[in-house]
Amino acid sequence: MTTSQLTEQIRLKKSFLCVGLDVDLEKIPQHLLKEEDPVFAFNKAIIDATHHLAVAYKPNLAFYEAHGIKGWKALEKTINYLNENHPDIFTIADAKRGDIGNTSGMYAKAFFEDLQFDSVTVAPYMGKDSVEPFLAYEDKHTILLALTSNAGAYDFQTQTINGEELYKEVIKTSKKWNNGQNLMYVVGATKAEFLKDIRKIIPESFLLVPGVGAQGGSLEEVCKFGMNRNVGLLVNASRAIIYASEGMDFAEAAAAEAEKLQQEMATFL
Ligand SMILES: O=c1ccn([C@@H]2O[C@H](COP(=O)(O)O)[C@@H](O)[C@H]2O)c(=O)[nH]1
Repeated sequence: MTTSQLTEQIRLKKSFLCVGLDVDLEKIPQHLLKEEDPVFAFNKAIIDATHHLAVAYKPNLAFYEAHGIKGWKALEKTINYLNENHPDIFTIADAKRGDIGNTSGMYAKAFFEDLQFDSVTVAPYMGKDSVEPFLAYEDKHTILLALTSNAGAYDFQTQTINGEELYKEVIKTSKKWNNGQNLMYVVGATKAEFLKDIRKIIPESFLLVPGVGAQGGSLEEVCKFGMNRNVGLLVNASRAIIYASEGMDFAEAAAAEAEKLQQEMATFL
């Protein structure tokens, strides 16, 4: 999916909501545990209930890898279900990968060729040769961690080196890499005020913004400082949507929470 197609979907649905599929077996309704694949059963119900309100889904790999082969199977079924039934929806493998070049190449192959995700999150710490194997897939999207939503972001990312904060250096330098113009960036909703400066460096890039809902980020501030002429935002909420209810009505409750966010988003479009 191209970024223009993504913007088209955003305009059509009046939504730039990304639903995070961070499935924790201890938090899903207990009746689902009787299913052969409880994680996929949960995801399918959430997707069926929210697909008209969301333009993207983001499974976080940790929640699948934690269950070994069963987790990978649930992830594969989830991405196949999305690609077969909702090809207009943007998919993000939140894997935060990045390694020496040949290893990164294998990660890229796993997420882009085998699993057929539209995008994958990548950590910038190992530099150019660790990210370019992802960027080599020109019809896919590499989403680089820039300024994350957690408190630990202040440990390194905002530290100044050579007169510049590290996250700004990451963004500026990455733009010069092969196909760097195709990068998207992660910026936490809890750091919305930084978006003003970030937009001066990357006015056109799409940003994946996690941290509204459970982490308390403000959608209004994210829109105020981060929205560009093509919207340029995918705002993620995971727990606030998918765990809105622990009961039999979990999918309806998730849809209601997703709709609240979508309605608020519509006011900014
Ligand atoms: O800076 C970051 C980068 C990634 N995440 C991920 O997004 C979701 C947020 O989940 P919530 O339940 O909505 O808090 C989760 O998968 C994180 O690993 C992030 O939060 N911040």
